[in-house]
Amino acid sequence: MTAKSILVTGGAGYIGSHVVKLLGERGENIIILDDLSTGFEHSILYGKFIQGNTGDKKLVDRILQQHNIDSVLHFAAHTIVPESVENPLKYYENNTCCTRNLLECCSKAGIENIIFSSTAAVYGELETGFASEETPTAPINPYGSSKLMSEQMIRDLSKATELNHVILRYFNVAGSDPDGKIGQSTKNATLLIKVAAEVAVGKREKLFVFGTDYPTPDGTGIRDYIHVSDLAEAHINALDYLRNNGESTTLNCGYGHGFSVKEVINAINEEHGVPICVEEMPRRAGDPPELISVAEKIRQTIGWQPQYDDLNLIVKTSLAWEKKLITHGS
Ligand SMILES: NC(=O)c1ccc[n+]([C@@H]2O[C@H](COP(=O)([O-])OP(=O)(O)OC[C@H]3O[C@@H](n4cnc5c(N)ncnc54)[C@H](O)[C@@H]3O)[C@@H](O)[C@H]2O)c1
Ligand SMILES: O=c1ccn([C@@H]2O[C@H](COP(=O)(O)OP(=O)(O)O[C@H]3O[C@H](CO)[C@H](O)[C@H](O)[C@H]3O)[C@@H](O)[C@H]2O)c(=O)[nH]1
Repeated sequence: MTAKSILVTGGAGYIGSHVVKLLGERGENIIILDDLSTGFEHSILYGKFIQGNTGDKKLVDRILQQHNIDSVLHFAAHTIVPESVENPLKYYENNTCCTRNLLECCSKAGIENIIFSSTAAVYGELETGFASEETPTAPINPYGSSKLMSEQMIRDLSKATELNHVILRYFNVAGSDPDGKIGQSTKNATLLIKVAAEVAVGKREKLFVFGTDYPTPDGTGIRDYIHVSDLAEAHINALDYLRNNGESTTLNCGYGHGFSVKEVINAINEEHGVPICVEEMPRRAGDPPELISVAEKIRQTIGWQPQYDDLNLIVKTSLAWEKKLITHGS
């Protein structure tokens, strides 16, 4: 019997590629399934790459049959909130229907473990600004709803079969591999730290600050920014947890404290050495004032120990990656 393998869907993307790097470094057998709709083959540092879609039943069945897979890490999804508002069916198709397809194939193949990339967007608008795993879910956009539906399918399938799961609800993911080998290469990025780093290196003219009249100390939105390598490590912890027969669970992935848009800009300016150009704008539709994780459960349940809980370090690695992209002309 060959050693167990792991299927990573969306492993050519920003977060998936950081997880593949950690899996590869510890010698796991990895199969990556990615349709390259937003990912890049050059981001895959380890494993066997198969270009294809999670909605392709024949292909997924074949992959699960041919390789001795015990665990699936499911990152493949569309991820842009405003696009999901404009084109909801694209999101329900890719994020919900394709996940259903993958789950059917997993069920047929007797896959033991699945780790699913969910999002803090399942919580919607919060009264206190803090979300624990017990906070009622009430997504306010199709992206969040498409992910919540997938969560529900996974929980239901786990109850009905031998499949075990860890659902990870990511807060605001940022930064890049501290070794500088991979980072976020997403085209037309919308996330604050990525956009601010693009302004710093001259890829964009300015950063628009969406809303300065929020009920927060400096009037700008507050988020819980988590370094992508810490998030990647959480997947390794979750995998070990499931392989050691841990119970299926849902966990927030955040540090438990937040920073405002202005604090992020200050950190970028400190690291960059020159202030970036900013322009204040009205609020962006659908943005809650504050979204912070209640972050104890993940530490207690799977033993996660973050290493990069430092805003300056997060922006430093983002800037370093952006400079590398500029140097390589991408
Ligand atoms: N980036 C964040 O801040 C954030 C926050 C919360 C949750 N998430 C979730 O994390 C996961 C990864 O996000 P990311 O930021 O790395 O995005 P990304 O766009 O960089 O990665 C997604 C990857 O999936 C691939 N893909 C998309 N649909 C596919 C399909 N049907 N079949 C095969 N491959 C497909 C893309 O080509 C890409 O490589 C997503 O599920 C996303 O919803 C991300
Ligand atoms: O150019 C920008 C981009 C963002 N912001 C502000 O920066 C904060 C963070 O915004 P991001 O766009 O970086 O991230 P979001 O909080 O909107 O959402 C992200 O994190 C969520 C989880 O918290 C979900 O996972 C979602 O999918 C993902 O896009 C918000 O206050 C936003 O208004 C700006 O001022 N200017």
